Amino acid sequence: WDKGRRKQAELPSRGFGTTWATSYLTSTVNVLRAKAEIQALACRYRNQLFTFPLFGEWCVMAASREHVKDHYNAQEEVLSMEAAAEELLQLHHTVGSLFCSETYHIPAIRVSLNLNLAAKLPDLLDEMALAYDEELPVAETWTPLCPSKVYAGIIARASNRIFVGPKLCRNRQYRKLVDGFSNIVITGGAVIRMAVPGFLRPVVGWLFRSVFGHHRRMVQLVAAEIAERQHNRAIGKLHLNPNDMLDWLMDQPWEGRTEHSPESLAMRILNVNFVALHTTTKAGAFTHALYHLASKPEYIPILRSEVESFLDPLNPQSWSKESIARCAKLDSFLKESLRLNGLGAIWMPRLTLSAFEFSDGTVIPPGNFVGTAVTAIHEDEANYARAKEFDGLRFYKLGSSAGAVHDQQDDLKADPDSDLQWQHRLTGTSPSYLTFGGGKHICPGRFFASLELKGLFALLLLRYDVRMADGVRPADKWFGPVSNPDPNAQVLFRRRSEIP
Ligand code: HEM
Repeated sequence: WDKGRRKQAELPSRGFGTTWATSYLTSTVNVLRAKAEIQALACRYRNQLFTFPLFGEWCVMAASREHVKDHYNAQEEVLSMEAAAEELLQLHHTVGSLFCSETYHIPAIRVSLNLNLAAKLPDLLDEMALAYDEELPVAETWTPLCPSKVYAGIIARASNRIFVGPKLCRNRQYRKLVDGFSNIVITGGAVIRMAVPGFLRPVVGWLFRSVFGHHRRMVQLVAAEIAERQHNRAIGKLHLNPNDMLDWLMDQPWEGRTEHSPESLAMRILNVNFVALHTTTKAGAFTHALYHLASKPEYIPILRSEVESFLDPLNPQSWSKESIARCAKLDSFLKESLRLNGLGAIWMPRLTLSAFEFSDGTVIPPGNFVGTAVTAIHEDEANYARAKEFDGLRFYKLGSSAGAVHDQQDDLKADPDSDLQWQHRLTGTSPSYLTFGGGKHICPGRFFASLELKGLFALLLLRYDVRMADGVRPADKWFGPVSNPDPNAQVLFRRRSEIP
C-alpha cells in the first residue's frame, strides 16, 4: 500500500482515498467494476499514464499509443514479463523452478512451429474433423451443449496432435491433464499470493505440487514416447520420429545441453499447453466467437458462403494456409470477437526491476506493476468507430479486399506501427489492437492460433447450425480485471442435413 500511495501521489487516479481503509474500500469496489473504472480513468486522463488500485497493489496503466509502444518495446531487464508472471502466478511454488528456468519451448514455437505450419495443417484439420465427429455427436435436431466444456476437449485434442502426435492427443488422461493444468496453476497462484505469507510459500507450494502432481503425471504419460524417440535418434534413425512439437523441443539446445531429460521435456510440453490452451479455450477465444455467432444468426449465411467458396467441405485435409487465408470475412469476425472479448481489462502485465522511464519522462520506480488498459483501448472511439458495437465485418471492410492472400512472412517482416493491410487481419497487431500483445513478447503462437480458430470455425459452419435458445449472447464473467466467457451457458447445435 505504501508503494501504491507513492505512485498515486505522482500519477493521476480517481476518487481514491489516501488512508489504509479508503484504499482497501476502493480496491473492493474495483473487484466489482474493474472494466468500467479503468475505462473512465482512461477517458479522463487521455494521453496520460494513470494508476489503478487492486487488492494491496497499484498498477500503472498505459492507454495512449505512445505509452503502449514504450511499454511493449521496453527491455525485459527493466520492465519484466517473467517477473510479473512469477509474482502473479507464483510459478516457482505452483509448478516449480524447472517450469520457469528453461524456456527452450519459445524458439520451438517461434521458429519450428511457424516454419512447419503448412506441413502440419492437414494433421491439424484431420484431428479437428475426427474430434468434431467423436466429441460433438449431435443429430439433425437441436441439442443444447455447453461449448466451454465440449471445445476444451476438441481444442486440447487438435493442438496436441501437433504437439505430441495422434496417440497421446487421443488419450483422455493426457487431455484431462493438459486441459486442467492452467486453471489449477492460475487459481493456486492467486491463492498463494493473496493468502499465504512469504515464509510459508515454499512449503505450501511443495504441498500444492505434490497433491496435483502435474509434472509427475506428465512424465509418466510421455516417458515411453520420449524413450522411443531418443532411441531412434541414438541409432541415427531420426526419420522414424514424427515431425511435431516434442521433436522440435528435442532439437533445441539449452545451456550447452543437446539431449533433454524426460523430466525437462515433460515440463516443456506442460508449458506449451499452458500458453496455447488457456488463451484459446479457457479464456475463450473460441467460445467468445461462438457466442457471437449463435446470438447473431445473420452472420451464419455470410460466413458459410465464404467458407464454402474457398474450402472443400468434404475434404478438410485439402485446405491450405492460402485457401484458409482467403476467408477474409471469417478472419474479420474472429478478430472483432477478440477485440471486444478478451482476457480482461489489464493486459501484458510487467514488473519494474529497475526504474523505467516512459518517453514523456514519467519514471516508474522498481517494484511496481505496469500494464496496458486493453479494454479501454479496444473500445475507444478514437481507435474504432462505434467502438462498443460488434461488427463482424469491421476489419474486412477496413483493410482487406476479398480474396487477398495473407502471407505469414509479411506479418513477420511488417513494421507493427505502420498501417499496412496486414494489420487488419487476425494476426496483425498495433498499439490499438493488443490481443496478441506487441513488441518484444508478441505472441509467437498467433499464426497457429489463427489457423486453429479458423479451421474449427469453418468446420462448424459447414457441418452444424448453431443458435442461442433465447437469442441473447451470454454476458462475460468478470472477477476484478479478469474476464471469461460464461462457462455454463448452453448453445443449441444441430447437424446440417445437407453438406454441400
Ligand atoms: C487466441 C489465442 C492466443 C492469444 C489471445 C494469445 C495472446 C498472447 C499475448 C497477449 C502474449 C504476450 C503477453 C505479454 O506481452 O505479456 C502472448 C505470449 C505468448 N504466447 Fe500467445 N496467445 C494465444 C495463443 C497462443 C498459442 C496457440 C501459443 C503456442 C502454440 C502461444 C504461445 C505464446 C508464448 C510462448 C508467449 C510468450 C512469448 C515471449 O515470452 O516472448 N500463444 N500470447
